[in-house]
Amino acid sequence: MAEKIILINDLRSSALQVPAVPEAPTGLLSDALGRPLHDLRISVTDRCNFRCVYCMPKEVFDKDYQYLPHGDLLSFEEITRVARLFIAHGVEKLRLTGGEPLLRKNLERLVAMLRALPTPSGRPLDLTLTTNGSILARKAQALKDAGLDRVTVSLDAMDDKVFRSMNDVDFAVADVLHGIDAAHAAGLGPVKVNMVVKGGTNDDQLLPMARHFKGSPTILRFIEFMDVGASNGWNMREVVPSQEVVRRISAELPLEPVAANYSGETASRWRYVDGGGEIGVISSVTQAFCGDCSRLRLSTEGKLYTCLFATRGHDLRALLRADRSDLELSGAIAQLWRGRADRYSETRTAETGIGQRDGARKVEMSYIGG
Ligand SMILES: Nc1nc2c(ncn2[C@@H]2O[C@H](COP(=O)(O)OP(=O)(O)OP(=O)(O)O)[C@@H](O)[C@H]2O)c(=O)[nH]1
Ligand SMILES: C[S@@+](CC[C@H](N)C(=O)[O-])C[C@H]1O[C@@H](n2cnc3c(N)ncnc32)[C@H](O)[C@@H]1O
Ligand code: SF4
Ligand code: SF4
Repeated sequence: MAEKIILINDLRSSALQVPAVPEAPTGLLSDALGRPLHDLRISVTDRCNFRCVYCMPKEVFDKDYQYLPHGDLLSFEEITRVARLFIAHGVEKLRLTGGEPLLRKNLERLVAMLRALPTPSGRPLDLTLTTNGSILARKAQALKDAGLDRVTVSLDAMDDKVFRSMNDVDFAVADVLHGIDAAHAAGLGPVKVNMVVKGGTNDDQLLPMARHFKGSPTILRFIEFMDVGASNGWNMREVVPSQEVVRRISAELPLEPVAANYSGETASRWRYVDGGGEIGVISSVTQAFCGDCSRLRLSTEGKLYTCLFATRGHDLRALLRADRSDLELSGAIAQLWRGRADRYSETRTAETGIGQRDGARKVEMSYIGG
């Protein structure tokens, strides 16, 4: 048991260094590969009420699994302070994630605090959230009222039996669909739906999912099963390449490519030739998109991760709780981003994809935030 906790929790974080000369943010930061910082993904909890087989398999995340104690979590005030600094550094998109973010009590209070932040660039802040949809129907209106712009909902099948076996807690498709409808009704649309495609498990659901959402305001996106973390038993044989996904859907519902909405978008866009709307494919395994990656992740306990496949975080909470000034924190963030050279998906091989990287365990997605 002790070994399990040590393996899963990230014990290899480094202190975030404060530069000797503090510097004010200019809104223009580039990493070592020339990529700007645009998108901060904030994990608000490492807990989840699902046990998706590709993310939190039951055998690992069982009743003995120890989640972070409450005092380790960043408070809403701490998250808001950090978000303000990131916005000053040029971040224009905040995504709340987890674990299941809607399990964090009073999340709408955090949404309202983030919404109230000033945006020195004058450009509006895109404030969004990724959820499994299980309690979205109850929360959608309060989230909208607090200032959330939109939501992304995960759903892996239309067939109830397949979906229940993928979330592994017997949760029904109809309840997620109800959450999606509630989000649209509250004005949190257009909702995006994420489907992780696992070959041999739910790839028979590609067309049922496409047929269901075609012609609706919902944008369906197919994600290649990724080797994130070290507990989901990933192997290349279960990855269905996006090209194959597009081929299978297009054979019945013809598709054509569409230009990206913005540089660094994770999804490649396709639209139905007959005007039935669009879909997206997220091809982290077969067509890596590190070249434009402008995403930084803040874990539930306040560590910064420069890549989804990182093995080590950088401890920002220690600085927050040591009463460092905003200028000092800003300098530390700038220094971290400038030194960033991550491009894991571009360098992945079938071997590096399994569990470890450079001899260390990759951090779990439920902990770092998806
Ligand atoms: N490899 C890799 N995968 C990512 C990265 N960011 C997101 N993903 C994957 O893409 C999925 C979709 O991410 P979302 O947060 O829904 O998408 P997004 O592209 O930020 O969404 P929009 O803002 O709506 O365009 C995630 O759940 C991950 O599986 C990344 O930086 N690297
Ligand atoms: C980690 S979850 C967190 C938010 C929320 N619990 C949810 O499921 O939407 C974020 C996203 O990561 C995706 N994800 C998790 N594990 C994955 C994997 N191994 N490969 C690809 N996507 C994955 C999920 O499908 C989900 O869309
Ligand atoms: S993908 Fe989301 S819903 Fe599924 S186990 Fe991971 S955190 Fe929970
Ligand atoms: S693998 Fe790392 S660097 Fe590449 S897109 Fe994903 S998070 Fe960005």
